[in-house]
Amino acid sequence: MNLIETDKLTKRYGSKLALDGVSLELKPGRPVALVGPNGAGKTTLMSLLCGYIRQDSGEMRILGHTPGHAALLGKVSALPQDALLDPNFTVIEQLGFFARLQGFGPKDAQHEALRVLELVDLKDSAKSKPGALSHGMAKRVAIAQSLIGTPKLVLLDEPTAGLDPANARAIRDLIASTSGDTTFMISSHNLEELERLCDTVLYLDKGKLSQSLSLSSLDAKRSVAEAHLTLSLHSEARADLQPRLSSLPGVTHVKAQASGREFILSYAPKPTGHDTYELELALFRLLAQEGISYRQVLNGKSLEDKLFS
Ligand SMILES: Nc1ncnc2c1ncn2[C@@H]1O[C@H](COP(=O)(O)OP(=O)(O)OP(=O)(O)O)[C@@H](O)[C@H]1O
Repeated sequence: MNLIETDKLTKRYGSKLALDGVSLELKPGRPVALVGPNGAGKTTLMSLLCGYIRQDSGEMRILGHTPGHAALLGKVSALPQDALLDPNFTVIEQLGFFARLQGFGPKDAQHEALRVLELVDLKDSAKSKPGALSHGMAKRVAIAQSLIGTPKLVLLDEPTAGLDPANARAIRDLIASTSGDTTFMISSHNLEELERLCDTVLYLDKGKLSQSLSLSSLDAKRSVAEAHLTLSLHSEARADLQPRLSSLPGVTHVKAQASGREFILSYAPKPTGHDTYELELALFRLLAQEGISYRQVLNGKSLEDKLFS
């Protein structure tokens, strides 16, 4: 059964068309990325899926039910962009309360609250009030809340926005390890993060779903004819780097972008051309010889390039 199905989903706020005939079908599985510029309709789509607001026209189903239906109680949850904890109650009291709302008995609610706190590595903060938590810890508590009852679908709006790298990584690891029974839909402007977590990307622009692509199938299709390495540098490269990259074994084309801080190397993969290992070796040798410090070398193209090139 499809996890999510929408058909010509449309939502207006007054004269503003926020979602314009969005049709999609998603199976349960690996996390799904929801991307698009500011105002594209991402939050609106998530709010509709949660049943917080109603569409003006079109259809949608989650696990075969209309969002908000009693059968979905505990099966769908969300972390809104601006999720807030109540400053007057301890973390465990709040999570226990939400577990009770989902139908857990008093004792089981405590156990469930502790279970999800352990998932986000915050069991020691169970008795703290939100005022004693850092921004990153508060976000992790909010994510713990969204995991109460092991829902089938969790919608995360900007889960790592404003977090330091360690907290952002803890959240990414949590999403990766919890994926399976739970499918995450993640809205974020951090394409690098989405690239690491998600196979499927939904791209919204001006309320329209203009792309819905599976990164792995796209990569598989492209790799038959052409493969890519993406080199990201810490700072702008010298002018002679691009021609030197072009002369590496098997390279057919080099595109410079991000003001000379990123290069996409295209090459013909085996059996007709060279293998990645050979090219990577030559690339690392060149970088070492020239004393160039690099941020990362990515096998393939970045998500940003797949979406916008
Ligand atoms: N309650 C509202 N009343 C009026 N207009 C709204 C309301 N909520 C959203 N909009 C408008 O609908 C459009 C889609 O907004 P939405 O918040 O869904 O976009 P988004 O993709 O989540 O944006 P962002 O990346 O900035 O969070 C925008 O033009 C926004 O101004």
